[in-house]
Amino acid sequence: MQMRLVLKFKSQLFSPFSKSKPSPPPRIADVLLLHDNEEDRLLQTYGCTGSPNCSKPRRIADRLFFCFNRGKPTNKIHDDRKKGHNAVAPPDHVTGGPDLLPGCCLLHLIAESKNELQKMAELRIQMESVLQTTKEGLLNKDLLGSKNIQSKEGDGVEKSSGFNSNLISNKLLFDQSSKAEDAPKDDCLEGMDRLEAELEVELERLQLLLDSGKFSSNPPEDCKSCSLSHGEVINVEEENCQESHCGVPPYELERKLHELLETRQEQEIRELETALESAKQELREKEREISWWKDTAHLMLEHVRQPSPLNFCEVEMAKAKAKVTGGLTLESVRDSLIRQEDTIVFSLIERARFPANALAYDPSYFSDPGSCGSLVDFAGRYENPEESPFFPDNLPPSQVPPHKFPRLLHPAGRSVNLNKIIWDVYFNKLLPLFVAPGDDGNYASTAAHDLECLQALSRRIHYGKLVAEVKFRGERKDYEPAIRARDKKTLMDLLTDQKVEEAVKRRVAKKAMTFGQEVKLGNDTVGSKGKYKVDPDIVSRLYGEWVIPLTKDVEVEYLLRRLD
Ligand SMILES: O=C(O)C(=O)C[C@]1(C(=O)O)C=C[C@@H](O)C=C1
Repeated sequence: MQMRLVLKFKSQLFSPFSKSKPSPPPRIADVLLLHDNEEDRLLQTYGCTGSPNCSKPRRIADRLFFCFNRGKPTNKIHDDRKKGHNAVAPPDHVTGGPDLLPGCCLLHLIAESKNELQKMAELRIQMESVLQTTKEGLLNKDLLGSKNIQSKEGDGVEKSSGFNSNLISNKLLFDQSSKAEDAPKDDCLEGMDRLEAELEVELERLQLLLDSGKFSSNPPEDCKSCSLSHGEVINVEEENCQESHCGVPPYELERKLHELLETRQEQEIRELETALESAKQELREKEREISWWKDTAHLMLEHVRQPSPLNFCEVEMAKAKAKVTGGLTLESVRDSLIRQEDTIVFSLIERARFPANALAYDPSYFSDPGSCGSLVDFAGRYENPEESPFFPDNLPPSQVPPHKFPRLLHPAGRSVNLNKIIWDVYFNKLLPLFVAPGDDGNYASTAAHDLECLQALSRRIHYGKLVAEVKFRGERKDYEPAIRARDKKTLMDLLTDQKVEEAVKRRVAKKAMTFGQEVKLGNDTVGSKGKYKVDPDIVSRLYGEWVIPLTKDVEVEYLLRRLD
């Protein structure tokens, strides 16, 4: 690079003689400094060789100076031409001219030489600056080579600084030389020759430094086997790299450090991936567990929501306290009926787990000397006004102080009791529909679940008293005439709401479907009807054919006593 710059520098200096195409004619000062052979080349360039009319530039200059000295140069030449004399030949009639000419030329040359020497001195200062910068670059590189092994990028910048400054200096030199091109070139030929010689000496020194490897201005280019960037390692010919060019261990150290870090990071990544996989597996298991608990909790909640008889009465009592008579609404009692559907469906499902077990209902099978009746005949009796005893004639006295339930119903309503019908319908019509035939000997559990179903059904059907009470209070003027007229049909029409009945039947079927399916984790649900624990259609039919009609019967019977 340096050599190229110098060559260009020289070509700029000597361009009038080295370029092939014609250059502008040399100025007078240039011509005065030409040697004889250079004068001949100049004449050839401008096509004046061999012509008798063409004189050498020095002679032209002599003549010009002569004319200038005489004060009338143009006219004299013109006169000479008119006289047919050689226009460029020294005038023969002039005496004393040759004596003055050398003095003028000498003075002019001295002045021009002084200028050129000043320029050369400036150029020398610049060259010294270039050399100083180069030396500093070398020193910096040595220092960096021993210190900086960590920051590659910073290292690259530092290492290339000497090279860059060299380039900058050379550019300055080149620019300066370009400016110098405008000055008269021939005047500084001698100075340039000296300068060129000095430059060549310095270049030789630089070349020696480069060859010895101490001045490595661009390590990544010189040593292509060294690492180029973080995370990128080129095939390394380590020995060649270190021995021939780089000779700088920091690159190799950096590369090894990088490899070590990379290995450690890969190991950490593998460990993290393993931990992540195990965490994912654990999460999936937890999700499955949560899903199971959610399903279970949902089912349990639906079941537990059903108020116990005592709780139910407490709710009703609270309502009664809030509004002595108007606490009940059709909406609230219908809500209660809806909740009781769950209890009924669940109790049917529970009973359906056992076969028919006919002996549970055989009085002779469970005969006892002190009592009579079958196992289910020993069912408990409840004092809850919302419940109706199955055996009202044999109610044992309460062992605990009786609770004062609010009087929501007309007292005559206590006499409305359809449990005998419910009992018969349950055992003779409903039960055969949803239990499998057979005998597994589990009679006690069978009887207990039967009683659960009977109590739930009885509670629901007798809840008709509350429904009738609400309806009566709301449309008293409509009900009273029919009551007084003992018109059962009109009362039945008044209290019937066909849309509500259809909704009840669809809802209980859906509940049987929902509660009666095998709950599995995941998306598996029961697809066929036969898989349900109790047939949803049977439950719907049970409501449509017995539960709702019996409820309505209770309502009519209650209304008939309402004005007593
Ligand atoms: O909800 C009512 O209005 C009721 O009287 C209850 C009920 C029922 O048993 O579900 C009874 C008769 C009506 O036709 C509608 C529903």
